[in-house]
Amino acid sequence: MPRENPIRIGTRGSNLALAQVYELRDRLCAAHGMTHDDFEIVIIKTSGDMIQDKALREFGGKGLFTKEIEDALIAGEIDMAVHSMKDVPTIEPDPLEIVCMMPREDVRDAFISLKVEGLTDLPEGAVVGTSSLRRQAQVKQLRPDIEVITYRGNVETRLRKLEEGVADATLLAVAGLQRLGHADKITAPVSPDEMLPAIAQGAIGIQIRKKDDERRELLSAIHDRPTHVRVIAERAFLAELDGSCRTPIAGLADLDGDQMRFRGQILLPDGSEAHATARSGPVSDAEAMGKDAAQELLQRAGPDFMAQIV
Ligand SMILES: NCc1[nH]cc(CCC(=O)O)c1CC(=O)O
Repeated sequence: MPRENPIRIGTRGSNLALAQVYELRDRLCAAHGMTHDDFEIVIIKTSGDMIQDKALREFGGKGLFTKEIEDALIAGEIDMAVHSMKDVPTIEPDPLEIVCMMPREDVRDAFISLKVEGLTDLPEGAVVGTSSLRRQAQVKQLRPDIEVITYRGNVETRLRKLEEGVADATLLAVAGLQRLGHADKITAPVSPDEMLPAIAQGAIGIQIRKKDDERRELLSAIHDRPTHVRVIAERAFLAELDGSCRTPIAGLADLDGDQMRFRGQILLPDGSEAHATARSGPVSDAEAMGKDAAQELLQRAGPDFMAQIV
């Protein structure tokens, strides 16, 4: 029997966003014996869905993919918001809280090409398409001879552009491709040793109104703590850099029992300069490790580096 008051889940309308919502719904159904009738999916268009290429970069980091959804949550038009944690700014609106993370998917970037097996196999002067400043910088760092072009659109569009020869290769998150059922399109996953992923890549967070104890309780049953502590370290790194830095940023925390290893990197967009560091310690120090790593990189990069990116 349909519930009178279904849980309204707010989301972007992209296929990836919807796949993430279905995963949340399935997990809640399994944990609580609920059915699809207990949920209503509310699609919300965000500015990020409307803005074009260049502008998108300039507005980066300001919650372009989350703002309108958060507003709907604050206004009580929806009860839960599902976000790719990669797209969530480090400062959260006060009435809201991300109380749940689903188990993290593969954190790596995927190299996709119809011509070669990996980045290092690309011929001199090859063209790589990506809209991510981080990926652009990392590609240029590894292969200064490669030309990077702006490349947006959904997975199908990007693959078609490869077929049309617009670019020789592209990079996308393995997580997104897997959730979309496109894992077969991956030529090779890129090791984090070669290309450190974006902060929180592959992690999905569920946000509610802070005061909503009922939904908080429901979500606690499916919360994945290991994902959460990793994201805490990575986002602490990002938060510490954010105020002073508009540069490509990468970071990844891995767990080994109750020990964590955090790696962080900042780069100039053209890949001509990069700084990386690592921390190891108990999981209880997750936040401090991320912060401390950021402080070290800010020190090491120095004012000249920072001046080049503002
Ligand atoms: N910024 C877009 C975005 N946000 C989350 C993902 C992929 C899935 C994830 O990292 O969780 C993507 C696309 C991509 O980078 O390929």
